[in-house]
Amino acid sequence: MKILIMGLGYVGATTGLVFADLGWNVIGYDPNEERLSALARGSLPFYEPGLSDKLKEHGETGRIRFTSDLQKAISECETIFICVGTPAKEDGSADLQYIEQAAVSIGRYMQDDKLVVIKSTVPVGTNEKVAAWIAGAQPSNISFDVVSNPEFLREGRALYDAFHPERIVIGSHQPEAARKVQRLYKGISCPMVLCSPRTAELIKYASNAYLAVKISYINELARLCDRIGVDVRDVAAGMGLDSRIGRRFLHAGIGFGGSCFPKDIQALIHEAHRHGTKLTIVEQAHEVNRTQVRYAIDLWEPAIGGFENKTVAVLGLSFKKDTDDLRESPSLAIIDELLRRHAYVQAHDPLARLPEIYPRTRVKQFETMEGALYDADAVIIAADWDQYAGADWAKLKAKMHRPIIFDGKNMLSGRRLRELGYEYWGIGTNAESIGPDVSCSEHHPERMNSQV
Ligand SMILES: NC(=O)C1=CN([C@@H]2O[C@H](COP(=O)(O)OP(=O)(O)OC[C@H]3O[C@@H](n4cnc5c(N)ncnc54)[C@H](O)[C@@H]3O)[C@@H](O)[C@H]2O)C=CC1
Ligand SMILES: O=C(O)[C@H]1O[C@H](OP(=O)(O)OP(=O)(O)OC[C@H]2O[C@@H](n3ccc(=O)[nH]c3=O)[C@H](O)[C@@H]2O)[C@H](O)[C@@H](O)[C@@H]1O
Repeated sequence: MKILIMGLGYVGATTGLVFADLGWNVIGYDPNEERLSALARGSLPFYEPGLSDKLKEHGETGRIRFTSDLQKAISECETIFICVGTPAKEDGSADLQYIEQAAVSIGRYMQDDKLVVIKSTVPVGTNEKVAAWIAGAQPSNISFDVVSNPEFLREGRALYDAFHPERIVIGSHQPEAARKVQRLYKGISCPMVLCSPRTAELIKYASNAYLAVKISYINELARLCDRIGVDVRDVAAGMGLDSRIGRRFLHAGIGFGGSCFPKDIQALIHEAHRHGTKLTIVEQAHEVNRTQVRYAIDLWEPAIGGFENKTVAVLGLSFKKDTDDLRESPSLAIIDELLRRHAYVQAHDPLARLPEIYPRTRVKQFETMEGALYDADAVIIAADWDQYAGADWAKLKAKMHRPIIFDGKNMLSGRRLRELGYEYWGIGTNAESIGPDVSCSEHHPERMNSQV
């Protein structure tokens, strides 16, 4: 059986390569010619650990190929995965235009039965819409099934997550269609959740929203910690030992970013309103996140005596480590906030490039950390790259005009940095600077490692 993957971004490229690895023949299609031809040349158009090697490997096995001939690809493949983007519209709702385009193409070009699988994150009821769009575009009546199979991978860990999912959710009213999708994942061992398409669609949004709530909860608690001289990392560690709570996603910082949490919680909030109800907890999680960068900058500003005309090194541009994805990156929100306060920014990222929207006289990107830190009045850690955690901060101190570290990811040891002569500020971790009520004398951020 051949599988067609429509949409070759983080999810589509990963899904296609995983199916190739599981032994299926895969064809990839994307209307973005640059993306498609890069993949056809064996070059990954974005950074994702391990994926380039898989692309090379299955370019050689021939189990994946890429085409711009969508009509032929649709007629050749029995199963079609829709992995296109579902960005947020201005009102927060999910923009389904790419889903509709993909569905219409399938309807227009299909000549025999198809199994259409929706992997993109879509609002409840979209499976039904996709079925209607396909049927509406068919020149003659041909049967097909639409199955919901949402994706839960994380960027930076996409391949690992796709091979080791915590669950596979398959939403269908047709047991045979669900079984066919289940068979595609032969070789991957994890719980299978078989449910209705609507349930599957909601499981995806509800999961992302829950994780976002967890992060905003600890971030709001961090704000309280800053006032009462308690270290939020100790609180998170103590809470996390309760297996009903768990340690993960209790890492306070500058808030969550990326292409999914912000857009998905807005889409879920919008859906609730559309159905005459409210998800107030999710709304508050969104609000805390919306204001978290400003909270951090306000918190740190007195330590530097105002950001105006100060030079600030911003380490990390991507929304988290191990990705070059800048979508909704809190780091860019930090740069915007610093510019509003008339600071100069010297940025660094191991992979991501600064977008060309900033005035060059105010914001510059440096190839090295040392370059970004040179003569800076302070450094802000804005993404949790290992390179920053493992840096030789004793040596770097000499490069800076003033040794002040604002740690937006709470990933460095404040105690050690203070011993080196730095002024160190995290978020909700400033107990040592505020008062004597320090419950743990040494913090081990690496031991908590709640993000992985
Ligand atoms: N990025 C992630 O970590 C995860 C994303 N998701 C969801 O998966 C979906 C895709 O996300 P990403 O891969 O990040 O998106 P992306 O933006 O990286 O890639 C989407 C691709 O779809 C292509 N496309 C647009 N219209 C098309 C059409 N008519 N036919 C075929 N391809 C078309 C675009 O050119 C683009 O290359 C979204 O709904 C997202 O919410 C779900 C889990 C994880
Ligand atoms: O639907 C999606 O696209 C995906 O969204 C997230 O994955 P991703 O956005 O790649 O990254 P995460 O590792 O979840 O981090 C998201 C953001 O939350 C932040 N975060 C995470 C954990 C934490 O404790 N604190 C925290 O601030 C990260 O720094 C990052 O900005 C989910 O983890 C995936 O399961 C889901 O499939």
